[in-house]
Amino acid sequence: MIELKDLSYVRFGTSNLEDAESFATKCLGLQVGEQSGKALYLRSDDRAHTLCYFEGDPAEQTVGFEVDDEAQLDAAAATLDQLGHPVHAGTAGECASRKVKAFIGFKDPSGNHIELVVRPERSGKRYFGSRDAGITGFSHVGLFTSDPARDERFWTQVCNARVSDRIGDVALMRVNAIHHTIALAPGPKAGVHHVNHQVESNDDVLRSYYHLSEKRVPIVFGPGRHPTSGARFLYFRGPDGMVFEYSIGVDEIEDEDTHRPRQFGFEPSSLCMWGSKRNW
Ligand SMILES: O=C/C=C/C(C(=O)O)=C(/O)C(=O)O
Ligand SMILES: [Fe+2]
Repeated sequence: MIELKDLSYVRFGTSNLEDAESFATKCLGLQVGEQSGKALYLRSDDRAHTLCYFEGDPAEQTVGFEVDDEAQLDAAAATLDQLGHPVHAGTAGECASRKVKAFIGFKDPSGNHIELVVRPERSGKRYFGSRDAGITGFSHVGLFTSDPARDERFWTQVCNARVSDRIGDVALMRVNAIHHTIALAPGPKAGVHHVNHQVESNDDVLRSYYHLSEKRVPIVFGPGRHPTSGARFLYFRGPDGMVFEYSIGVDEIEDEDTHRPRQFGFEPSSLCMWGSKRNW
């Protein structure tokens, strides 16, 4: 079993690093941790980075998850190899560019680029957002899936994810107490469906709604409230069409042993209990 501890980062290729920086700082509210050559490292919490934009093809999208140590990484590599997923061990240069001690890369059954990392760098400097978006941290990703049932099996049987709730056949899965760290979203091709940052309060969600609207950032869902995690949310589009989400109040699963996933119908009221309609 591959024991995922936490989400670590997302890495996105972009054709316009300057635009990506402008969005990340003026709209999303992240902090530039480092700009080195053709890569921009952005912070959202006490880690050295949780989002990296690099000059490249926007179709290059990778999600990194932290595992405990190098022994776990070796065991994960052996498991994946045995299951027929080709595994790439990060070179020293690639580890440096991810600010981790070691990592392996592979593709999940839908073809999503996943990295498992050991010892991602933290920073002694407090995260200080470039605008007051109220961000408290990087929290979850949506991943496109071409077969939700198959991918749920991969994440829950090969890895340690547990299903917190389902909307239709779509699973919201946790790897720790937080309601979900991975959300599967049916789609025609692999890639990241959305990137979530938590914010401090409901006020932050609504403040950002006005801030982003004024900046003509396309709002694609919300303000609203998910009946699944209970979170109040706002989704909006960033560079290369990527969707970002702010949310506040995601449930925690109190008892691992007794929690049973709830089944929601695949209908608008399962996505937002206030009546907001998803527009992407
Ligand atoms: O559209 C449903 C989304 C549900 C949630 C949630 O319960 O918080 C998400 O954030 C998500 O799927 O990303
Ligand atoms: Fe989400």
